[in-house]
Amino acid sequence: MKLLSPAQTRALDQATIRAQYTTSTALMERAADAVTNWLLNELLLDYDTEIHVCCGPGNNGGDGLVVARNLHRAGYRVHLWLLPAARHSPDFTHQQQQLPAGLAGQQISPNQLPAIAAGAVVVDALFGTGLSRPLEGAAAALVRHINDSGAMVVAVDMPSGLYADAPQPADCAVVRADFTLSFELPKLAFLLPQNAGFVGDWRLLPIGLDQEVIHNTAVDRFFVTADELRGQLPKRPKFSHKGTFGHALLLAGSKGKMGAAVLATQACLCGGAGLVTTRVPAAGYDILQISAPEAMCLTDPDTDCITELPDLAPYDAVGIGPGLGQHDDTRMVLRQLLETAQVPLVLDADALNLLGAYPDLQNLLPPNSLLTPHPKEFERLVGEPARDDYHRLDQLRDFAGRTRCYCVLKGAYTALAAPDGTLYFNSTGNPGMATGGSGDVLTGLLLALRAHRHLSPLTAALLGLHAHGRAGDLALPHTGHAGLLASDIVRFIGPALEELMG
Ligand SMILES: NC(=O)C1=CN([C@@H]2O[C@H](COP(=O)(O)OP(=O)(O)OC[C@H]3O[C@@H](n4cnc5c(N)ncnc54)[C@H](OP(=O)(O)O)[C@@H]3O)[C@@H](O)[C@H]2O)[C@H](O)CC1
Ligand SMILES: [K+]
Repeated sequence: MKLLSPAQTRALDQATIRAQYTTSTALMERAADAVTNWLLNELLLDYDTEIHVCCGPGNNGGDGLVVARNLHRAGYRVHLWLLPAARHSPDFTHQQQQLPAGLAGQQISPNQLPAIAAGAVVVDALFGTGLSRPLEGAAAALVRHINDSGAMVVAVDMPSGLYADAPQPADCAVVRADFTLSFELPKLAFLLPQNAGFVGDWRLLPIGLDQEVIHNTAVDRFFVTADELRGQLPKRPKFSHKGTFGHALLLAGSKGKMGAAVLATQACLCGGAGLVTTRVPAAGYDILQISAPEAMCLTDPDTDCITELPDLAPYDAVGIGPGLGQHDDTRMVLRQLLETAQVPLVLDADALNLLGAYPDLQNLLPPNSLLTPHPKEFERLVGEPARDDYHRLDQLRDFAGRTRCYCVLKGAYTALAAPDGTLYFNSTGNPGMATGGSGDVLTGLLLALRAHRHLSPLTAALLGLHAHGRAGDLALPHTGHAGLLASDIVRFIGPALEELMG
C-alpha cells in the first residue's frame, strides 16, 4: 500500500470525484457512512451511550457532521460540538445545512467545554489531513479536555493535532485516540513509535477511492501487506534438490552467546536454505551439532570467538553477527569478509556494532548487502542520535543511499530502506516478539532467502521481514505474549513462508 502525503491524498480525492462522476459531498458521505458502520458494528455502541461528536471547520469536521446525523437518525444520544472558526469548507457548510432539527451543534470556547463522562464515546472530527499548524486556543483546550475525560475516543481519519507525515513540536495538543479510522490508505504517522499514544489501534475503511489513480501516484514509501507479497516466493519445483535453494554460511557465536548462533542456524534451515554451514568458535561445536543437527558445523581454531574466515567458495550467501562478540580478531574476519565476498551478505548485531565502532569498514560494504539493526545498533552505525522517528527514517534512507545497501530498522512496523531511498514498512508481528533471540531468527531467515537464487535483494528482504513477523503472529495463540520465545518464531517460519508461496 502506498503512503501518500496530504497533498497526494487531496489530489486522489479530486481525481476520484472526476473519474467516478461523483461529488465531494457524496465522497464525504461515503467516508462518514463507513465510520458510522464501524461504530455500530465494531464498537457495538449501545443506545444509552452518550456520543460526543466534535467537529472542526474543514472536511474532517464535515465527516463528523454526517456521522452525527447518521447516529442521531438511528436513535443514538448524540451531542454535537463545533469549533469556532472564521471560515468553513463548502462541504462542511453544506452538511451543516442538512442537520435535522433535533440536532443543533453547539459552539465551544476555551471556557465553555462540554461535560464528557468517562463512559462516553468521543468522535474526534476536528482536523484531519488539512492540519496546517499546531492547535491553539479553543481547539487545543478541547483536545486536552477530551484527553482528560477518560472517554473512549475514536478519531476520524487522523487524531486531531497530528500531522500525517511530519513531526509536530513537543507539547502541542494532539488527541489521544483509542481508535483511528483512516480512509482507504494508512498515513506514515501511524507507523512511528512516537505517535503510538495518539493513534491507538488504527483501521482502514475502504471508501472506493480510484484505484487507477492510486496506482499512478508515485511515492517513495510503502506499507507492505500480505496481499502484495503473496505469490512472490517461488514454489519448489518437483525435481528440486538441496542445491537448488542455495548454500548459506553463517558466522556467529562467542562464549556465552552460542544460543544466538543456534537460533540463526535453525531459522536459516527453516527459511528453506538447501544447505546451512555455521562457523562457530570451537566451544560451540557440541552445542550446535546437538541443537541443529541438520546444519554443518565449521569450528574456528579459537575456543571462544571467531578469528578466521573460512574459504567462501562453496557458499551462495553469508550471514554474520548473531552472538559474534567484538574481539579484534573477529573484526579482522569481518574486514576480510567485506573485502572478499562475491555473494550476498546479511549483517546483524555485533557485525553492526563493529561497523559503528570502525566506520571505515562501512566503505567496504558490498552493494546490496542487507543490514538489520535495531534502533540502538542503528544509532551506533550512523554515530548520531536521531532527533525523532522522522529524522531516524531520513538517516536510514541516507545510510542506504550512501552505502548502496538495504538497511532495516527493527521495531513494530520494521522499516526497510532500499539504496534508491524507497522505504518499506512491514505489517506483521506483535509485541511478544520483543524478546532475546528474535533478531537472530530474523538474520537466519533473511540469510536463507538471500541464498535463494531466484529472489532479488528487495524481494528477499520484504519476504523475510514479513514471514518473521507472521511466524510470531502464528506462534502467539500457542504461547501468549509473555511466553513467546525466539524458538517459537522458528517453529512457525515454515507455515509463514508457505502462505507466501506462488
Ligand atoms: N479521501 C479522503 O481521505 C477523504 C477525506 N475526507 C476528509 O477530509 C479531511 C481533509 O479535509 P480538509 O478540509 O482538507 O482538512 P481538515 O478538515 O483537516 O482541516 C482544514 C481546515 O482546518 C483549518 N486548520 C488547519 N490547521 C488548523 C489549526 N491548527 N488551527 C485551526 N484551524 C486549522 C484549515 O484552515 P487553514 O487556515 O489552514 O486554511 C482548514 O479550514 C480528511 O482528513 C478526511 O477526514 C473527505 O470527507 C472524504 C474523502
Ligand atoms: K480527526
